[in-house]
Amino acid sequence: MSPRCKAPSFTLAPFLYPSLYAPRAGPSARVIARVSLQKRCTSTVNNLPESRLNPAPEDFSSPSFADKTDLTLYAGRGGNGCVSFLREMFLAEGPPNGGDGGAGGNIYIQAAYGETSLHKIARKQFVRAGRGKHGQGSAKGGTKGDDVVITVPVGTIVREIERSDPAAEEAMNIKVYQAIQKEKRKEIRLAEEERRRKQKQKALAKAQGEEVDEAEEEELEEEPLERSSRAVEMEEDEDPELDDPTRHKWLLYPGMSKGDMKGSAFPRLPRRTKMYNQPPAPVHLDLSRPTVQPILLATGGIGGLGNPHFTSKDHPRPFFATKGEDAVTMKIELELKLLADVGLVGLPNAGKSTLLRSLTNSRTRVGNWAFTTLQPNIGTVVLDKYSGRPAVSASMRRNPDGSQDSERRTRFTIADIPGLIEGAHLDRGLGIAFLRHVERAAVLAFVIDLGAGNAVKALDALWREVGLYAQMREEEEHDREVESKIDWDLTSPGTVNLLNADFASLDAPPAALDITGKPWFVVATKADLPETQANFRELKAYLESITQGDAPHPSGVESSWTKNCTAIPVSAINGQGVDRITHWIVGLLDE
Ligand SMILES: Nc1nc2c(ncn2[C@@H]2O[C@H](COP(=O)(O)OP(=O)(O)OP(=O)(O)O)[C@@H](O)[C@H]2O)c(=O)[nH]1
Ligand SMILES: [Mg+2]
Repeated sequence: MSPRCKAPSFTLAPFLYPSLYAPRAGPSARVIARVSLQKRCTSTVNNLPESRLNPAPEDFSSPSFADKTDLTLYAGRGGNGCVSFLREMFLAEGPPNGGDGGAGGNIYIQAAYGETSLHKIARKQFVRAGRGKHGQGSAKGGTKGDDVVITVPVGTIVREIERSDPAAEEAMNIKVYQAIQKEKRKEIRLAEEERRRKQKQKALAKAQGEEVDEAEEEELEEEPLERSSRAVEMEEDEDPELDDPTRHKWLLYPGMSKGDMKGSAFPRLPRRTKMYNQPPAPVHLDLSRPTVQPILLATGGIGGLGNPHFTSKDHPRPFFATKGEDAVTMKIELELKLLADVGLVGLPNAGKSTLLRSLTNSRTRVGNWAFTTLQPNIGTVVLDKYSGRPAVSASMRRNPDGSQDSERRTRFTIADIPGLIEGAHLDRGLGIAFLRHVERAAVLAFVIDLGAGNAVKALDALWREVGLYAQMREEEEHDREVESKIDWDLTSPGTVNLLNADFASLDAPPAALDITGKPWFVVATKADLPETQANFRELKAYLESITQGDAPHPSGVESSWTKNCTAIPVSAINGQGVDRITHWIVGLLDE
């Protein structure tokens, strides 16, 4: 043990460890440096005493966050069927007993409360379901591949970008091959009919005593069947691509060669139906509520059949089984639109994060500079802690889609996003990328710094950006809808079907994007700063005139929400006036 860890208790110690007991003039330079660094780190940027609402810039918790990611899904391949025969003493040639292959695993998605970010999924990049195990001898079936459930936060939108479905492609190839074969058979039949007709004509001519060309007659008398099979063979040799695609589905007894494969005759492939149908492309899910059951995205391949399935009079001991099906590969895009009840919108450094801290237990970062907040933060306001009377008596909980839950509202959530700057809708600053998080909030709270110039101008600037953003999003969504309605299925007869697309239903903008129709109010913060009363009075008068209809809605959009526009003065840093905000929000949410 080092002497520094435990000072010796006897009196000789100072003599034995002089350096430890030497009198010190003051703290060493290193200690001073550390103390001063600590002091610098923990001090707040203003000279008010440090508190939970006036924290040092370093005093925050930063959860990992991702709100957009691409993900590739690989559903499980089906296991192969098995070719096996019973082997027993005195039984030279036992019956077939190969087991079936197991089906591949499916991939599902579910939305659940508790998840708040896509960062875990973003790290993964791909998700792979388990493959079905192969069948085995003694009629042992392969086990099913493991399913995978992707859990995402409520408010996630799932869009399919790309899909490859080998089973569907194979089915298509088989169909094409069969159609070609049918066409060939038809040609041969027609040629045969033509030959018979000519033969008849010749016979008639002969009977009437006319002269007939002998070479032509021989040709006509050639064996028709022989000729047709030769024609098919020749064509197959010419074009190996046209080889029967169903042949690739068969699996031969171990040890048999490709030549055996060519030479053997297989029965018709049995028709198989999947237990789970692959959802039609393109998948588009809006998981704005928790899913009751996981939703299927990609189905695993069907397992192959063991050789007992093919026992027949022609094949008493079949030496073949079928392979498992390849499964779907799908690329999806996940986009998280946090579903908070209230969205805080404000210019940078307005005091949004401080307000969130004062209303909730959030520990988001606060600093006296623009763009302290770089990612959205969500805080929960607890109304009823079940410890006596609720803080606010609220009516039934209303969901963002307008439906009402039967449970009482006990909490609501607030989203704090990075500040908006002028031109944000043109992707200036940070806010635009995050406005989508408040786009679906039921109530918008505009946070305006009373100490930073004219509050009315600030409110107008904010609304202008929000209005322009809403317009841009509507156009984007409209274009997307139009694209999704076009029938891109090139396999169906005819060209791309633009005419049948249902564009009539697209004229009305989607309700969720109608930002200007949402209830809103203003939080006039930093009211503790000197000489802010006049600014507040002007703001209040402006809002009153909007409510009375004397002034237009700041976004300039007609039929916007102007029912009861109000401004609540608060000093978030001191926690003063914030209770009123809670009451006001609950009133608007229950409207
Ligand atoms: N005097 C006073 N200062 C406040 C008040 N609220 C916030 N501040 C200060 O204003 C500065 C900015 O606060 P933030 O909460 O980080 O502002 P923000 O809007 O989140 O800023 P960004 O995240 O950059 O957009 C900090 O120094 C706060 O201490 C208040 O009510 N009164
Ligand atoms: Mg902030």
